[in-house]
Parts: sequence; structure tokens; C-alpha cells
Amino acid sequence: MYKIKTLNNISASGLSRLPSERYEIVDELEQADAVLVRSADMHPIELPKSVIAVGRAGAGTNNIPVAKLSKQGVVVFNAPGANANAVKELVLASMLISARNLHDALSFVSGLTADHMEETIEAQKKRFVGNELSGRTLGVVGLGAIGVRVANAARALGMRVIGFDPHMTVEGAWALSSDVIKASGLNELFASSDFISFHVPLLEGTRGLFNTAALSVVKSGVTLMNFSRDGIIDPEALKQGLNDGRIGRYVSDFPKADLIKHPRVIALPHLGASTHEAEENCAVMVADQVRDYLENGNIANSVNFPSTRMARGARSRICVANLNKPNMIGQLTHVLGVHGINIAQMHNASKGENAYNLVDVDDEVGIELLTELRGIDGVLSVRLV
Ligand SMILES: NC(=O)C1=CN([C@@H]2O[C@H](COP(=O)(O)OP(=O)(O)OC[C@H]3O[C@@H](n4cnc5c(N)ncnc54)[C@H](O)[C@@H]3O)[C@@H](O)[C@H]2O)C=CC1
Ligand SMILES: O=C(O)C(=O)COP(=O)(O)O
Repeated sequence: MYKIKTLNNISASGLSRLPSERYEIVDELEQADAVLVRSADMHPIELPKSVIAVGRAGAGTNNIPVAKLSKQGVVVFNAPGANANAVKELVLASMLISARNLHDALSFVSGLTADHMEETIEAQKKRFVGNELSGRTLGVVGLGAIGVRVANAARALGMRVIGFDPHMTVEGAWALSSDVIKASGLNELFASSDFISFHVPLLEGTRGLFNTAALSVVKSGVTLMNFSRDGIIDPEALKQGLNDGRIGRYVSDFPKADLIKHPRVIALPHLGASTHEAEENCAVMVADQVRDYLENGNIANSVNFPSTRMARGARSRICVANLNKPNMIGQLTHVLGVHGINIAQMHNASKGENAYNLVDVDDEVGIELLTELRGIDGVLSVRLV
């Protein structure tokens, strides 16, 4: 029986992918083989040795101590693209809310009384005159699963779209509308956009991506949309821009206490991925991936180990995670040879500092062999499935 601990609400459709004859959702982390999580902060959590996989039912993994878990051979999965449409739709809503001053208009109407209501509305509506999106420029920072969808949808609304992503994938490039203008750098994007939307992961290189230097080049009154992570926007630059009006609106899915009441801020409670569809998509994708890893050792969509899949072809499968350095395969196969074990088929792949092997063998695999493999310098985890 595999034991799964959930650290957030995971959609029932996802959990139903883990058949109850073989899987149990447990209360105690101490018993778990795998963890399913959304945005719970896992940095302070010490995972027990029993946990071999973490499945993030979503995109961002900055709430997970990935580097630390890699050293323990724990495979961290996410669900790329599974919630991208939900975020795209909320970005579109944010642009419309901002451009038509709907946020202020709604609170104006909710403050009215029946007394002369119609006259008041007709007299005051001029306060909320807005702009149309068509013809305005949207800058998209980060053209991954979400950014590409946002860019294409904005083009369909008649906007001019300029994008920036120094590491765009070939798949992303195929999916992106050819009308999207390629910015030569962030400054060109910042200087020419009426709306700027951020869709990058929070990494050391993206922290404070929008800072005082960026503020000095943006168009006055620009709308910033942050459905990425709080740390992407430098707080001092943001405050300065909001106070002097250079930033006309700031729509954020990651509100900060000191800015939620600012008249130029529209703060949302991290709603980007909160649709039933996205919650199901993410949970199903990540549950399937974790299950295939637990049962077959296959890896798909891991952020720290390479995608590795091999059809089962023999009696037993040995799964070895190790550091990506010379002579690891040599040492692994040597140990198998010494134990008289013949390899039926084998697959090795690497990703950054880590590598992973699937080794199918027809002979019986004893505990001594596994212990010896675990003892090789650079081996992070060994499992028989
Ligand atoms: N508000 C919400 O509920 C949600 C927020 N997110 C956030 O959005 C982020 C992006 O999500 P996806 O598009 O699904 O991820 P993704 O991995 O498909 O795309 C991220 C893109 O950012 C690009 N990038 C990285 N560094 C960059 C830089 N310095 N400048 C420009 N581009 C850069 C990458 O090359 C990649 O194409 C997530 O990491 C997460 O933080 C994701 C889903 C829901
Ligand atoms: O997928 C992401 O990166 C998100 O930010 C969504 O977070 P959530 O799963 O809604 O807690």
C-alpha cells in the first residue's frame, strides 16, 4: 500500500487516480511515501526518509526546497501548463477591470442608496470613463505556458503585444502568434507597454525584475499585472511608482498588507489557478506522474530529475538517482556484474546536477546488492519496483 500525504486541498478527481486498493491518504507525514502539495510552504518541513516524491499540483515550485530534496534523491514533480488557461483568463479580466475602472465603479455603485440613485449614476459615470484594449500595447515578460496564452489572447482582442523571454522553448515559439513582437530586452518592453504582465518563475535571477531602473523607463500610468510571485516586483519601486502615479494600476495576486488599501491597487487572494478546471487538471496530471513514479520508477515533468520512461521489460526494475558526474554508470553496472546480474534493458538520463537510471533485470535482486549500490559515492537513492 502506497501512502500519500496531502499538504493542501487536492482535487478529488486527482486523488481518484490513486486506486484505493493500492493507495491510502494518510494524516501523518511520517508514514508517507509521497506528498501532494499546492502552495503550502514546505521550506520549514523536514521530510521523513520514507518520502521519495513530491507532487506540486500547479506550476510554481518556489514553495518547495527543491535543491535540498534533490540531495536526498526526492523527485519533485509539477504540472506544467495545467492551470495556464485559468491564469490567462484572470489576466484578461484584470486588464478589462483596470482599463474600464470597474473596480472603482463597483465600489461607487455599492455605496449608493435608493435616493436619487438613477440621477446620481448618470451624473457621476463620467468619473469612470476608461480606455479600450484594442490598439493598446501589452508587454508580456516570460513566454512560457501562461505568457504565450496571454499574448495570443491579447492579440485576439486587437492589442499590440511585445514579449520577452531569453529561454523560450521551441514548443512555446511554435504556439506563439507570429504577430507578437520580440523585445530586444526588458527595457524596450517596459518603455513601450501600456500594460505589463509578468509570467516568470520566482528565481534568484527574477527577484526584483521590476525595480527602480524599470520604473524610470515605463510609460506614465502603466498598468502592472503580477500573477507570477510577489518577489518579482521590487517593493520600493512599486511604492514609489504607485505614489507618484507612474504606475497607474497594480493588479496583484499576491497582496501585501501595506498596499491592499492603496487606491491604485487591485489585490486578489492568489486566485490565478482557482478554477475547478485548473484544480482538476493539475491534480490529475500530478497524481498520474507520482503514481507512475511510485509503481514503475518512470519520471515525467520533474523539476529536478530528467524525464525517464521505459516500458517494463523484465522481472524487476532497479531505479537509481545519482549525481550527474563521470563513472556513475560504470560503477552501477560493475556492482550488478559482480552479483552476476544480467541487464535486460537500461535507460540513463541527466538534468543539471542530477541523473537517473532505470535498470530492468531478469534475476532476483537481493538486499545486499541494493545496499552496495546505495554505498556508491554520488548515489542519492536506490529503489526496487
Ligand atoms: N497566480 C497563480 O495562481 C499562478 C501563478 N503562477 C506563476 O507563474 C509562473 C509561470 O508559470 P508558467 O507560465 O506555467 O511557467 P513556464 O515555466 O511555462 O514559463 C515560465 C517562463 O518564464 C521564462 N523566464 C525565466 N526567466 C525569465 C526572465 N528573466 N525573463 C523573461 N522570461 C523568463 C522561462 O523561459 C519560461 O518560458 C510560475 O512559476 C508561478 O510562479 C503559475 C500558475 C498559477
Ligand atoms: O501553480 C502555481 O504556481 C500557483 O501559484 C497556483 O497556486 P495554487 O495551486 O492555487 O495554490
